[in-house]
Amino acid sequence: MTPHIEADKGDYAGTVLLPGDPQRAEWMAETFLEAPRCINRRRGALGFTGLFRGKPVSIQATGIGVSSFLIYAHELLDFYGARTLIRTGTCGGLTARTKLRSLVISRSARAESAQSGQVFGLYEAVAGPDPALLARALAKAAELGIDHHAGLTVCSDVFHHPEGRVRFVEAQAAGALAVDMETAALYRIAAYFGARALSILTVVDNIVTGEQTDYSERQALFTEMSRLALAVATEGR
Ligand SMILES: O=P(O)(O)O[C@H]1O[C@H](CO)[C@@H](O)[C@H]1O
Ligand SMILES: O=c1cc[nH]c(=O)[nH]1
Repeated sequence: MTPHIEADKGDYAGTVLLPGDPQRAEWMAETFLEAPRCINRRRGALGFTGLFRGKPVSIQATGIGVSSFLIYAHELLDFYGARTLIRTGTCGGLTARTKLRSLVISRSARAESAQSGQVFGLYEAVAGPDPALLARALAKAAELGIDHHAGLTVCSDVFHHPEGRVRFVEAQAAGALAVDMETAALYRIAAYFGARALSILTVVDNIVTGEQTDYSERQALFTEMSRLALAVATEGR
C-alpha cells in the first residue's frame, strides 16, 4: 500500500483509467467491467480492477486538480507499476463548436499561465499524449461514430476564478479547445516515468455559450468516453 492507496501490489492492471470523480469511477467499473473488484476506498478515492473483453483494466479516481492528481498518478506509476494512464475526465468547452456532451481528445496541454505552470512545475518536460494511443483513439472514435475533437487543451489550477472566462482569451487565440484541471500534469508525469498517457474529456459546460449539463445526467453522459477509453486501453494489447 501507499499513503493514499490501500490496494496490495499487483492489485492494479498495467493500464489504469483515471476519472476525477469517484462516482464516475464506480459507475464505469460497474457498467463496463466484468467482475469488478473495489481495491481502494481510502479517502473515498475509489479504485477498481476488472476485465474488459477479457483483458485486465483498472479505474482509479484522482480527485480535483493537479496536486491531487499527481498523488494518485505518482503512486500508480512508482509503486504499482502502471505503464499506461488514460484520463477519462470532464472539461469546459472553449469554442462554440466544442459542444456539450462531445469529446475532446487532448493532443497537447498547456498550463493556464506561466505562474500556475510553475506551481506544479516538478515535471518540466514538454510532453504530450503517447502517439500510438492518440492514433488509436482517433481511429476508434471515427469507427464508433463518436462526436469528438482533437487539439490543444488548457490545464487550469483554479475552477472558480475571479477573472472568469477572460482568463482563457490568450489560450483561445492559440486554438485551445477546452479546459480541464489535470491533463498537463498527466502528460508530464507520464513522460517522467517513461509511461504512456492519453487524456480524453467530455464537455460538460461551455465557457463561450454559458451552457451547462446537469450533474444528474453525468454518468449516462460518459458512455461514449468510457467505451472509447476502454477500447483504446485494451485493443492492440
Ligand atoms: O470531472 P473530472 O475528471 O474531475 O475533471 C474536471 O472536473 C473537475 C472540476 O469540476 C476538475 O477535476 C476538472 O478537470
Ligand atoms: O476544469 C473544468 C472542468 C469542467 N468545466 C470547466 O469549466 N472546467
